[in-house]
Amino acid sequence: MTVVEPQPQVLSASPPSAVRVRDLRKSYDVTEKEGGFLGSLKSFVNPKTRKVEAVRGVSFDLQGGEMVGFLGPNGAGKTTTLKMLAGLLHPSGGELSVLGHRPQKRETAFLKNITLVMGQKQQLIWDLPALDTFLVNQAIYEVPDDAFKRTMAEFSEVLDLEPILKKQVRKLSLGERMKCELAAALLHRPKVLFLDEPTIGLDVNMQVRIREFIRAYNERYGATVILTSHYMADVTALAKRILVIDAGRLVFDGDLAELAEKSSPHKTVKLQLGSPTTRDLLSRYGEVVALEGLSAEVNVPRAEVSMLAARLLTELDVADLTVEDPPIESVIGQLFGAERGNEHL
Ligand SMILES: Nc1ncnc2c1ncn2[C@@H]1O[C@H](COP(=O)(O)OP(=O)(O)OP(=O)(O)O)[C@@H](O)[C@H]1O
Repeated sequence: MTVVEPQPQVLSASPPSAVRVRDLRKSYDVTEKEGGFLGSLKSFVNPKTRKVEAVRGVSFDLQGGEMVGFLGPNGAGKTTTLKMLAGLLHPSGGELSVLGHRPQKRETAFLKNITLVMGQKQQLIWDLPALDTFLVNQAIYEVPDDAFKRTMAEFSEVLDLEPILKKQVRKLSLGERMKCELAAALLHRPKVLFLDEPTIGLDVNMQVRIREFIRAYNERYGATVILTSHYMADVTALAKRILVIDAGRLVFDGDLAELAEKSSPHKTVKLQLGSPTTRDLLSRYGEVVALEGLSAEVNVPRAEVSMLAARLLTELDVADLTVEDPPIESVIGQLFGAERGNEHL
């Protein structure tokens, strides 16, 4: 008789999400006021309120260590969502879990493991050197001295903080201040970062610097990062996955490349020509978006790109040809429609 030993059961559970959002909702009650003194009096006696549904049923999961771009036009609900994730706002409905915590409870273990950076707000103490805010945060987050020193040394190296640490915050440039803001927000080494426009108003070099810092932090500490920015370069450099929110609803969750595929019907063929050609001739292949000397760019329908590229190579004097997705700005622009004023994404 053969005895079949019971096999140990292997449960292949997927790792729990660092951030879990289900049907998240937030509405604000806004008091409407008519203009003028009489209007003020009327709304004081008989206030009229209106509901603004800022977030209307958003669901997504972020795995530990993931970096995700959170995009949407003005007023789409990005900041409201991030504030709920950070526990600053109570949701009107739905479920939220960040590292297993309900953010609105603002438990110490939760607060010690997250950070919210808002490019438009500051936490540094204005009249004191940034170092003093760092020390205050060290005390608040109970960071041991040796960990504080190590983290400061590491951040100082990447962000070049040394020359500005002892300068009064009010005397720092915007870029210098942002470097210190980030350092202050991260020196307790949070595992989840909510970054709301961390590079707003900075020049291109400083944007790159801040981006490198965020990337290095993510790699070094395996932090989960959700980032909003209206500089597409931030998003393309840092995030592979994109969440797009529009009027409080999640309208896309996927790869950047997939977003381009979904929302843009064309690809851009970039040509380096061996001899000059005319716009007329090029327009037989697609929409000519640029022709300067021997360089040209033609938008062609996605489905026909291989056939048209082959034709271009045989029919014209082409020295070099590359096929690219359109820039993410134009992809997002198409997604929301030009008329929506989407310069700020
Ligand atoms: N405290 C508030 N009271 C009333 N309405 C609010 C409040 N905060 C935000 N809203 C409204 O909620 C909606 C979403 O705003 P939110 O700030 O979340 O958008 P956003 O996507 O971050 O926009 P932006 O890119 O312009 O910062 C908007 O219609 C806004 O006017």
